[in-house]
Amino acid sequence: MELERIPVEIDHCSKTYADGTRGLQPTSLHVEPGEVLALLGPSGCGKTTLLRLIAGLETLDPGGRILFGDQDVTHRPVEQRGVGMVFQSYALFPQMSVAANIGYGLRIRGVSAAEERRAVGELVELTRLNGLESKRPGELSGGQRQRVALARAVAVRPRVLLLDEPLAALDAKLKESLREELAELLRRLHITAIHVTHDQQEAMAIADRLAVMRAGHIVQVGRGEDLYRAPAHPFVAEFLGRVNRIERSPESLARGVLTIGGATLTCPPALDQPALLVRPEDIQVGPRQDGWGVARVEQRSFLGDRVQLRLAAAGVPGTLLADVARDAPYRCGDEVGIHIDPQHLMSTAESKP
Ligand SMILES: Nc1ncnc2c1ncn2[C@@H]1O[C@H](COP(=O)(O)OP(=O)(O)OP(=O)(O)O)[C@@H](O)[C@H]1O
Repeated sequence: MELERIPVEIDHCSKTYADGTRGLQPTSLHVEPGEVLALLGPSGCGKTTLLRLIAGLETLDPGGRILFGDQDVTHRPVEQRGVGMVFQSYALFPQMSVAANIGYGLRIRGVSAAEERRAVGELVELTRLNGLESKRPGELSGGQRQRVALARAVAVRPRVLLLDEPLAALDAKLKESLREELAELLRRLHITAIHVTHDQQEAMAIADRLAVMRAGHIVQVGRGEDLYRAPAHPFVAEFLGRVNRIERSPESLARGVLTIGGATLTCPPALDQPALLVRPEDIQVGPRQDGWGVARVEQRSFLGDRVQLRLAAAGVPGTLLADVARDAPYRCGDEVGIHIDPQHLMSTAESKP
């Protein structure tokens, strides 16, 4: 199925609700043609508000603009924007068959029965729903229902696909398999898509780029891997995974080092803040050895695919979390060697874009 691929430009868009709540602070964002972009952030950060502004379900404050390609859609109602939408509940018509659900948008647009049959056949093929055409949504699995919702949303050849927490209602296991399926389907459709979620793993699995939001603002936009490895803001570091925050003494700060368990690490010059961040998987744990610090295992938690150690190390207030392989031999009370490659240390400063 040939879909139009257009860029989406959000230009200084903000939203103030009738009761005065600022749902979205002035925000600008560019989405590439054919790109899948995730709006990611905690509850209440403005993801849904931004998605609804793009859809045309809310009006924006004066001064902002939304462009689909080179067309200004700011004042167009939802039905004239050419958007396809997939919601958390899928919102399928329970009394209609799979084929009738997929063809619904075409029928209400007055497309001929022959053309509807042809388009539905193509979408059934594309979303691998063959053989299920005459079933009702209640007779389908969660994944199949999701595919019907997606097929129905793209049947009308939208220019932009909007997905609002499409996996939120599912249990963790189903979610994991469906997010891979959804990622694969979106790649195959290669349509410009904006996907709202508060689940960072879902965002990383599905989207080409992530826009991390907090309190009505976009804090950082980028590829999941870059945001995870080089967050421009401590909120991004903490939201995208677990981190240890290590406070440095004034002496260590003045010398540009970090002392951890008796070992001294030279920090990259850009890390000139009193506190630094490091991810649990970036703390190396091994036998005591020269050049490494010493830590005591305070707690050991077996997590199936790995073991999480809580470590106490001289010079580090509180404890550190470190992830080690699941067959690592360390027990509570053991003294172990620890090391952090300074390039894995992250800043607690906000870098300006
Ligand atoms: N219709 C409304 N009237 C007033 N305030 C609203 C309205 N809709 C949303 N808000 C407020 O705007 C802010 C952003 O809400 P929004 O629904 O966009 O957040 P969200 O990031 O999508 O959250 P969630 O993940 O919980 O859905 C919140 O403070 C919310 O309470």
